[in-house]
Amino acid sequence: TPGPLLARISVLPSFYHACKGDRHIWIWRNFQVYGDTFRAAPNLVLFNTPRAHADIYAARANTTRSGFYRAWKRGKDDVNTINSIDPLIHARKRKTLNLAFTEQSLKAAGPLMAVHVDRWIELLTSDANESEIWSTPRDMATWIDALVFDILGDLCFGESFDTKEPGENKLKKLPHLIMKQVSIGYMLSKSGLFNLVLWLQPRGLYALQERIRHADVKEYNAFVQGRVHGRIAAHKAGEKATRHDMFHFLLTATETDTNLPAYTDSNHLLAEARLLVLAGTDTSAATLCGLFFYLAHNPRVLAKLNAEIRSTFASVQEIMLGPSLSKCQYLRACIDEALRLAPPAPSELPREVLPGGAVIQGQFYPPGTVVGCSAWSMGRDEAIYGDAYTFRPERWIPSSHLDTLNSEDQVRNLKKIFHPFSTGSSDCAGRNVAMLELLLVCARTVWKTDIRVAPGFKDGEGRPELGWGQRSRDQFIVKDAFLSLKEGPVLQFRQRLE
Ligand code: HEM
Repeated sequence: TPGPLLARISVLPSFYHACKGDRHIWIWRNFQVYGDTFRAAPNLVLFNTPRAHADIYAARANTTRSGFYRAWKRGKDDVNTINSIDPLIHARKRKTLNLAFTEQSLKAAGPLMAVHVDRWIELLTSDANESEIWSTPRDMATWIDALVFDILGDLCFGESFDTKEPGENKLKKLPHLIMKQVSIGYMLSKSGLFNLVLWLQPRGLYALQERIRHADVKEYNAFVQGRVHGRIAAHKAGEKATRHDMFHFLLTATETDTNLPAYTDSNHLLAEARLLVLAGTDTSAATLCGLFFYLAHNPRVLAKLNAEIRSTFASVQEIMLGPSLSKCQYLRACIDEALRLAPPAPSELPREVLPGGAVIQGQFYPPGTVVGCSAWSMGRDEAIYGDAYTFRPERWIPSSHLDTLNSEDQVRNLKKIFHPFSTGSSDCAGRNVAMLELLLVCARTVWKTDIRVAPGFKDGEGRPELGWGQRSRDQFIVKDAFLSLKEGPVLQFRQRLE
């Protein structure tokens, strides 16, 4: 397999770019140079085609999550769905976790999210009470982190973290601290020392990690632990649940074959709850930052979205899960376009080939080989998208209008190969909740406010000096820490004249 010479014989280039935060761009550049397959490290081959994506991630693929997913394990009891890399154990855990993501829980989630979104919009425009006045510049990276973190806290534990509220709150630092941990795990996993780290973890390293953990993270852990144990105790005492949040569904989950409680070890319940916060916050937050960046930078798109939302709903309260929201196809297309250009996990989701080997894009790979596709590069494939670097939601909507001509077939084919939530047995468990959140946050904000880039603020934009792949000011540039580290956009909001 071709690739940069140093990368073929050493992990150093991959590690270097993981440390620098531009590993996704490095991968993209290599696809430009070497074509649709390259060796990114001695035991890592990356691909950039829909066919390879299916061969690696589809349910039938003979692959499983690589050891990388143990990078954030914090102790031997910290066993959850995403770090269970044995396919059978994963399947069992996933089946139980799915009980937290039913139609019923989705329905319960909507009104709960809406309260947070409305309060958030009120805060966003709190210093722009008169209709003609723009708010002070708002850094969306922090504002959205707070909104999404509060929503998840509420969905998971039945209690808002209240980080979006003004004033002191130790939990405010948490989204930032969690991402710091994610990026350290990412760098470690790409270093040549990762196997040693995995070996050392149960041999004293876990204990050391706990000792050097940031005091605020310890406080967050204690907070989550307190909530989880409190809920378990109330459940055991026979208290009736007042709210059907995700934790309620996990707590009452039973194994389908035996009808016995699914989580008998409270540590496992805690580990799963932590996974939900991790998987459900930075992903949605990064996507929303990308979405607001592209909307604010493309007034044509924003105006068209405004028209759709404001003509579909007579009041903001009407914006809720249901047929009217599903009918807003331009809204949905804007979200897909943001997921394409600003995927929250921009580099590969690493998969290891299982015994027996796997044929990927017509080529045999032996067991143990780590393989993957990068969402950042896949979404920018000019052979598939044509004007791949343009934020053009119209590409997701069939149209016979001459300006936006797009056949049903073209759209169907694009959607078939677009997997922002991954695919197969280890795809996103929370995709319906995530989509509902993106729809509600975007539609309600657009209904209630006018939005613009704060004059003079360029946060998040590409810059010529960043070099190949990051030069364009139209692109939302993030750092790659496995999940995206975002900066900006900095926007202003104005209460809409109703
Ligand atoms: C825009 C938002 C989101 C996107 C794009 C997204 C995408 C993904 C992707 C690509 C994966 C596979 C990761 C991998 O294999 O490395 C994943 C896994 C997962 N996601 Fe999401 N996600 C989002 C939001 C959420 C939310 C809101 C929740 C929960 C409330 C959630 C829960 C999960 C869980 C539990 C997994 C692990 C599933 C498993 O191991 O089987 N996600 N997500």
